[in-house]
Amino acid sequence: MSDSANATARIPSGRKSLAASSERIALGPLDGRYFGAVAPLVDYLSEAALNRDRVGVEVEWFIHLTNNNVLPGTELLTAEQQAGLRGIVTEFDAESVKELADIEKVTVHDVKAVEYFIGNRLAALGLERLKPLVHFGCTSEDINNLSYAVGVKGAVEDVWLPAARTLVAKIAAMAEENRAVPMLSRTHGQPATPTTLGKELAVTAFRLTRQLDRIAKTEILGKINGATGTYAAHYASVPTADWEAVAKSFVESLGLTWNPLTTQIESHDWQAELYADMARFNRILHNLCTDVWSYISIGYFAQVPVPGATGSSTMPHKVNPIRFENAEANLEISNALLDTLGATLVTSRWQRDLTDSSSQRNIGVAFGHSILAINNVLGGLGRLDTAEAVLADDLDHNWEVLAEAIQMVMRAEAIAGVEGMDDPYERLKDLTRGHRVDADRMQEFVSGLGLSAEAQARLLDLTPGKYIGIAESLVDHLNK
Ligand SMILES: O=C(O)C[C@H](Nc1ncnc2c1ncn2[C@@H]1O[C@H](COP(=O)(O)O)[C@@H](O)[C@H]1O)C(=O)O
Repeated sequence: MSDSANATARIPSGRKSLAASSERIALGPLDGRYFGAVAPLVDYLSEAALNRDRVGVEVEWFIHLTNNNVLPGTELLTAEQQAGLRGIVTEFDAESVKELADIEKVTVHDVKAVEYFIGNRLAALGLERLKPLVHFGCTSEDINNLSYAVGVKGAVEDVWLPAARTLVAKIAAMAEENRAVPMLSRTHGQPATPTTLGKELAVTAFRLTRQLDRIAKTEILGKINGATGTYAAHYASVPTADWEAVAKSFVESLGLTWNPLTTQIESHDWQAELYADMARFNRILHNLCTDVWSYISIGYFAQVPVPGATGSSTMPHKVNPIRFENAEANLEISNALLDTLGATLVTSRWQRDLTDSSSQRNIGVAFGHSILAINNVLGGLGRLDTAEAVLADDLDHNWEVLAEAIQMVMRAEAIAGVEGMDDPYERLKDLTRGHRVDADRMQEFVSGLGLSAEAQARLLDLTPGKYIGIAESLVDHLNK
């Protein structure tokens, strides 16, 4: 071997810096390879959207104060002035993001930068005199909590919930299609009383729907009560106003529930509630992913290959369940963040610490990984075909699951007065435990029990595929 072949292989030093490239290269996958899937969240949960919402809250507060004549010396704004102020929000774009970032470089305070950004636009609207009204009585958290509330509300209602509901509708449709397809159960991983594939999918759809209904009802709170929640600056400057009423009507005008009692920060309990429910949804979905993955593995579902796509780079025969595996990973990452947010956001030292500011910057990431997973599960489910023959074959190899049915029939017969029905459980245990029993052996056993004619006929008609109780009609609970 030559010396060069012996040298340790490594990435060459002196390489170009990718961080210095003119096109910004994403560090994280949500802003890189997965951006397409999470792009709808950018208008709600990106830093730019947060800043736009901050501008929106400041502008609406300005209009609210003037509309309600809260301060002596203000005049009602004209329709043009109001439209002009709101235009600062609707016109907020990439250029505005840059301008705001430049102001923040000087202020080193993100919300103060928003105040200056708006202030710089008042002269053009003939409102220069009212510059002191921007951010009046506010601490930054007054603006931040309302902006996050508006952003998260929009992300849930416009993006996350519709995507999640589309997925649950798909699972429910699959439950309907497979409602009568018998399937061997596997409690503890062992053959157990059969069910139908549709009923098992219906259980998941039912569980997910409950979580979505909770999420849709989340109470989203907001506050605007000053530096320590006492309206001290408000009353010191304008003692004549009913500041609680002004604050309440403002918070409610944003579609939020007014929180009347806080420190400097809105207590964030509603966020913890929401993220716990979303994490529970994610966990139930994760359970579906691993179950479906396992069903694919044992051949219950066939995956329809994507034309032109590679399954395994080395094993040409394979179609890998990568959508479900990707979803599993992304649900775990989403939950790690949702759990952390829920835990950290409900604590703040004394009247405030700034940890919430830094952690809330990751809300979009938590949503993003969940949305990505939802998309992947939807795509994965769309490529599944139920292999009914494989399910039927499995049932036909597990006649011993009828042991439960036979012993229950014997118990009922004993109670009805039929002789010779002693020790049903033990007799079935002797017949079935630890060994396979085929159809002939099972039917021979049933015929030798001395059951009443009707019970014997009922049992002889039973097969593992028919031993499904009312599994099929249970699927109807999805529509109740
Ligand atoms: O209204 C106030 O500002 C009152 C002030 N409390 C603050 N409340 C809200 N934001 C504040 C506060 N303090 C700093 N900052 C600014 O928060 C930004 C934190 O940046 P990051 O850690 O990246 O989230 C970063 O831009 C910080 O400048 C207080 O003294 O109680």
